[in-house]
Amino acid sequence: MTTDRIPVTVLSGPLGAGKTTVLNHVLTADHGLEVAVVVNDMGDVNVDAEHVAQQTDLGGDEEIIELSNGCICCRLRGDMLDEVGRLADRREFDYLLVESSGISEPIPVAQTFAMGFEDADFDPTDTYELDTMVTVVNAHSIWDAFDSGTALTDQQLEDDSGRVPEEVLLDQIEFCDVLLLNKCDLVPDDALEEIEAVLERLQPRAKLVRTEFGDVEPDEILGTGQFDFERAQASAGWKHELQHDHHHDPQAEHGVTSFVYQRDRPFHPERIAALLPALPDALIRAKGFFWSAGREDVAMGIDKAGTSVRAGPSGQWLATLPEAQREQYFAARPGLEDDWDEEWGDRMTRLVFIGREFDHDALIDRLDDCLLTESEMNDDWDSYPDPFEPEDRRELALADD
Ligand SMILES: Nc1nc2c(ncn2[C@@H]2O[C@H](COP(=O)(O)OP(=O)(O)OP(=O)(O)O)[C@@H](O)[C@H]2O)c(=O)[nH]1
Repeated sequence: MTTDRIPVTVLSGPLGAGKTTVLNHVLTADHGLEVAVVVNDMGDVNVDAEHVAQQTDLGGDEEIIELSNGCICCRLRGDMLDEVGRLADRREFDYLLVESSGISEPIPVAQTFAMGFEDADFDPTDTYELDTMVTVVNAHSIWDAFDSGTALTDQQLEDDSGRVPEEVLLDQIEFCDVLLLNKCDLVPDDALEEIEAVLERLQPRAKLVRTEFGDVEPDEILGTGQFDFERAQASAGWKHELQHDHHHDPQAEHGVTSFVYQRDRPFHPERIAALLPALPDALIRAKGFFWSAGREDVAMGIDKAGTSVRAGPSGQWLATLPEAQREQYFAARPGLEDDWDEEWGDRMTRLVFIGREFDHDALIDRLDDCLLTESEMNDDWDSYPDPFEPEDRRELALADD
């Protein structure tokens, strides 16, 4: 270790993916480190801590602190810091492993370690250094989902912010340094290759490791030095696609493909709202923003994660800003002005689609059918029924690129 801060590895992943199994494997492996463990559980029963306690010899080298009131990222952010602060006072260990609940959003957990937490007495950045974010995914349930067109995770719980498990799973995949593809024993090799191709597309930066019963080499997840907040945040495959303008992608591996759909004419709100829930099952991810006629004030965002799809107001067009403020953005971001339309400014649609063997041209046709026709361009758009929620979150649409 290059600093005297204690390195931290965070294990995330959906319920039942195998986080505890990985943890047990690492705790019993021969790595010469004294590891402290923070296990965060959902609900009343502390299954994890019981499990770990039963399966490992807690001969004094490992300590389990369980947090039982909810998930790390929200209610327990404060508590977790108290616990890791208390542990830090003792400093009798040289590595901290955090198992985060299946419904924890990874970004707030990482933020807590990487940047501390307002209002907390203890500043974790003095003592700890976030080393590796690991996401454990369940190869078997993904295979199942591919086969049947069902959700990528069978878990039912929503997290505190009301996000569905598939959205959280996609966040966990898109924000990590190492992806452990666990339960590989339950999936045939050709299916594993396809799952890997999908994961690589969703998260090109992470190291992908196949495991069976969590049998990962400890040095794949301990002391990798891979974590970097900015890089992790920029590493989602869809951001990559949007930035690099992969409008078409001929190099499909195992049928996994993606493309960017860009148009400067608005969608008819009812037509696009009807299409979104009817997108092909083979589409695993869709992100980006679109222009819905009649909502010239706000950019609509799309977030499709597996079978779940959400669309609603998510950003502000630069065109709605006062001139002086807009100029500041132009100055800060060269190239921004290039796509500026005389009449409509930056209002446009830019969506990225990632999926398995889906027909790009058919999807493009269906999207194009949602665009306003030549004659609809002359309609009074405000007279269209608007199926999207009225709430207007004022972030800039640009935040996505
Ligand atoms: N067949 C198979 N089963 C596994 C594998 N890894 C874990 N399991 C089993 O899957 C179940 C869930 O594993 P856990 O390690 O408890 O999963 P978890 O992610 O910690 O689950 P939560 O704590 O509920 O979020 C257990 O019964 C494990 O024995 C694997 O690679 N193959």
